[in-house]
Amino acid sequence: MENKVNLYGASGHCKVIVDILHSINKVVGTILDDNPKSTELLGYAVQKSDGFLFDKASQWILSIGNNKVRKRLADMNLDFVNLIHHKAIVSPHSAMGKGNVVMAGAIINPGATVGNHCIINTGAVIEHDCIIEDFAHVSPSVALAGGVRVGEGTHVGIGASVIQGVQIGKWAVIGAGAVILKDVPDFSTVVGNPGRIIKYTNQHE
Ligand SMILES: CC(=O)SCCNC(=O)CCNC(=O)[C@H](O)C(C)(C)COP(=O)(O)OP(=O)(O)OC[C@H]1O[C@@H](n2cnc3c(N)ncnc32)[C@H](O)[C@@H]1OP(=O)(O)O
Repeated sequence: MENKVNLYGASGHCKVIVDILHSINKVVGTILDDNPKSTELLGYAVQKSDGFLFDKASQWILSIGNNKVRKRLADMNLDFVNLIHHKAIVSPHSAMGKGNVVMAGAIINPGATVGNHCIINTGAVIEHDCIIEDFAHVSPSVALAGGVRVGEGTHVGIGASVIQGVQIGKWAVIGAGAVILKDVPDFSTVVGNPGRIIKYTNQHE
């Protein structure tokens, strides 16, 4: 099996993914970026994506924190892989699509389903029977109780807690440290304890 993984996106998020690759004895392949801020990242060369010939036979991950950008690039039809840190715990009774990253200390419990191109960040807890839809980002130290749904493209902010069974819509934002006790509509931003809607984003942006 191919041991090298190429990374698209040379951000801080990419640095954490490089650490995942090291933890599972995989090789860091090409690191690409549309607008590189530096020619290197953690000692690896960064190349400009413009004019790059994509090798469809090799493995890729979208190492980009922005959920909308990952969605756009996912159409490239590359061989996207899941990367799970050696110190994450992923139940054998959970399911996962492709292109996901699971950072150190994250826990995904039985019956949970993670879609495609999601970020399960450092120390996040995805309890039993949760559903995380495509392009969602569950930030560090988030706690999702049993049976929570996180809709497509939604960002759950750092340290937020969500009680069991709550349904969070698509392309929503949950503020850092929020405590979510009831369902959250699509495209809304919710902050505080208890969580309250402060705005809606334009779904056509
Ligand atoms: C590894 C990593 O780094 S992963 C990335 C982790 N990052 C995060 O989790 C970031 C999460 N983002 C947030 O919490 C942001 O504050 C957001 C998205 C909720 C809101 O950001 P903005 O849309 O820029 O809103 P803005 O900063 O203008 O705040 C609007 C109001 O909400 C309040 N507010 C914003 N965020 C929060 C919050 N997390 N909790 C409570 N109140 C908040 C503000 O104080 C402000 O109140 P006011 O109108 O009374 O002054």
